[in-house]
Amino acid sequence: MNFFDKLSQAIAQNQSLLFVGLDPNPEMMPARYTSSDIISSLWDWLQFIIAETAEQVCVYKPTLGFYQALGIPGLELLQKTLASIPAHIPVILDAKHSDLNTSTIFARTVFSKWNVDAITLSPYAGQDNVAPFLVYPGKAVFVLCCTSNSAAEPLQQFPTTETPFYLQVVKESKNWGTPEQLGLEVGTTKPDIFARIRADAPERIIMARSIWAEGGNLNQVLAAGLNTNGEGLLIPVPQDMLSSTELSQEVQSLNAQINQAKTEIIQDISSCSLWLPDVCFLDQHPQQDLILQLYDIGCIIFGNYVQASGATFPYYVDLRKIISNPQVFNQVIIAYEEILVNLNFDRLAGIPYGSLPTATGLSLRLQCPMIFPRKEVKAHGTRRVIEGDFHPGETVAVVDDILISGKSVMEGAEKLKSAGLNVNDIVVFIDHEHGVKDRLRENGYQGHAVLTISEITQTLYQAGRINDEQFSALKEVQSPSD
Ligand SMILES: O=c1ccn([C@@H]2O[C@H](COP(=O)(O)O)[C@@H](O)[C@H]2O)c(=O)[nH]1
Repeated sequence: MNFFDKLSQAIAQNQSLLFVGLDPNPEMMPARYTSSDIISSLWDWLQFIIAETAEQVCVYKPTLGFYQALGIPGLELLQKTLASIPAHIPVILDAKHSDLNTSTIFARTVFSKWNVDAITLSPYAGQDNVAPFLVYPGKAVFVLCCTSNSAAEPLQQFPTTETPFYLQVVKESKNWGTPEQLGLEVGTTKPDIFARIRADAPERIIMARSIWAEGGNLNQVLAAGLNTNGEGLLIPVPQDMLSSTELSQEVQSLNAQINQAKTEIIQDISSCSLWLPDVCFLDQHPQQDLILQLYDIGCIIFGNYVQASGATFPYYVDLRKIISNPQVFNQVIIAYEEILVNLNFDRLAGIPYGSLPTATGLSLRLQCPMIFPRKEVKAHGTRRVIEGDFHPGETVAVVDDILISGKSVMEGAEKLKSAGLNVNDIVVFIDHEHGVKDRLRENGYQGHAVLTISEITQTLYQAGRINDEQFSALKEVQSPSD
């Protein structure tokens, strides 16, 4: 189960937005656990915290630094701690990882070996540091946007309080992963900071930190940080509470307080404006994450775009952008692969230029040789029509990005056939529908598509990414009234 679903289920099951830090910090350990063996004392304390809160919280958040500080026994303690967390509660490893050189190997360790559900990352190295973590399906990252540390203000509030850097982090990081993959870590006591981040990122999960300093102002933080569904905000159990012998009762009463405030906030919201939900799908598309991410990185754009045929559509799909987003690119390749593994072919062919990177990725993934028909034949050099090696009589599966009229892909296929190759199957990412697959069939090709434009439209609308006007414009293209 992916992080987002696991989190939603834990929130629903325990009726809680609370998360608890599992930090073996000897300085915070209650005196009653003191013994000659610090590791076993810390372990007893952590066990107590888990046992007392397993039915009261929706996330456990071990902080890697505290375990590392204890050396090898500390890392062993982390393993034991992770193993003792109930399976239905997601784990966010608080690592604030920021080193580009180690991100790939570290992502493998935390997600494949330690099997945590999510990790906190520092944004300073940009998307390159985040992408290696997002190639793990179902895992998530939380990007640190803001800390409550006053010494960070000259950076976080730079250049002005109107356009602070922390909001730039929010804006930028939204392009790095879907709302289901990428949340925001926000440490502050100031409700207005939550309000500004929530306004810029209505769809993201915010993990609140440091809200209890200066006495805390729970109701204001909830009002500013919850989304319009009264969700999307994770609240920390205060550190002091973790020393209490009455931990379970205290967390329970805090939880009741949050749920009460949440109910009142939802009532207030619903009496004001209506905001369409983006997560509560009754009929969730299996490629929902990918559709939203493609939209978020600008592969699906709205406006009036003239097509090669001369027709104007209210949208344009620019799949070429995926090459700059390795994690999206990887998901796209996997989606094509699911279709291609059921087909018979000797070689893959991409149609220049849009689908060449995809065909290359698939060739490497499927270990299948690739060729491509040139768009234009050069008047010098080899003057080849088809690049790459092949033998006449072989069968080629053709890969393209989107089918509108089918003209581009069929022209490419015809060039391959002129060289003695067989082309039966054409696999694209998006089918614009309007009978284009029938047109392929009439010309002797079997068309396959990962997604149809109707599925994309429906998912974007349900997620609140497109408004009524855009939805109607897309619907109009799918079934014109005249
Ligand atoms: O939204 C769009 C529309 C078209 N393309 C490019 O055009 C061809 C498909 O058009 P046909 O009419 O089927 O030839 C496709 O190869 C794309 O490169 C696009 O990218 N986005």
